[in-house]
Amino acid sequence: MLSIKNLDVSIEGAQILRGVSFDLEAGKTTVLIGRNGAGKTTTLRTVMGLQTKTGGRLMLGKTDLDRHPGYGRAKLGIGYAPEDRRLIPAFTVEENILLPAYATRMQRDERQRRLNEVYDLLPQLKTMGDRPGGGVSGGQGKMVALGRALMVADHVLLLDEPFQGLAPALALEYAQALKRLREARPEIAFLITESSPELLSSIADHSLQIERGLIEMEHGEAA
Ligand SMILES: Nc1ncnc2c1ncn2[C@@H]1O[C@H](COP(=O)(O)OP(=O)(O)OP(=O)(O)O)[C@@H](O)[C@H]1O
Repeated sequence: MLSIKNLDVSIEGAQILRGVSFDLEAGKTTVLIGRNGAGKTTTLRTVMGLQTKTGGRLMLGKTDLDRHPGYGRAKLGIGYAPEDRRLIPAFTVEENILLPAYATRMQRDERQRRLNEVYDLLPQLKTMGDRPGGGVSGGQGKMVALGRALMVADHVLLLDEPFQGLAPALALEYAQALKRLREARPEIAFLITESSPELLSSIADHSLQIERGLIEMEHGEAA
């Protein structure tokens, strides 16, 4: 599905990613574990084309992502929920969820169909749809960012530290939402980053460890 091959990234002369390689498969959840600064966010941002790579190859099936900069990648069916959520405070929650649909110039019917699907899978979003993006808690914002990513995630869903800073009740809600999502959308390949392996051990099909920009360990099928 998504193949990351020998990915190198340098930022301001410092090498941040060193030959990162792994594949994501449809219906599987890959967890990328690493401490702060290990390179998790940089990996996801590079897949989305928000960070320039200095080497390596990114393929979605037979499509070379180099030919699809910026929002072209969302249009190819890659959804991304950044760690810091990045909601637009003055837009409503629903408008925030719809942003990638507007950015990719999705047809109105399709936009509505997908929004309904997001609300079916994440019903808590429907109840806050009219609230301003700036008026939801950090944890609720993570759920909004998940819904927004889901609007375009036909093939791949990238979630950057979704459990970071979530209160226990919201973390449970988020984990249940992920479970529903994985069941309802078996065609999606999931990549979730975390700093602590325990949080995601029960949902990981594969786990990878990243340390100073290098993939250190690779585990097969998790128990
Ligand atoms: N725009 C930037 N300018 C300079 N250094 C950067 C930039 N973005 C990332 N880095 C550096 O790259 C390294 C990897 O950062 P990255 O955000 O990918 O780590 P991470 O594993 O996601 O950690 P975190 O949990 O802290 O987000 C860090 O040392 C960070 O300081």
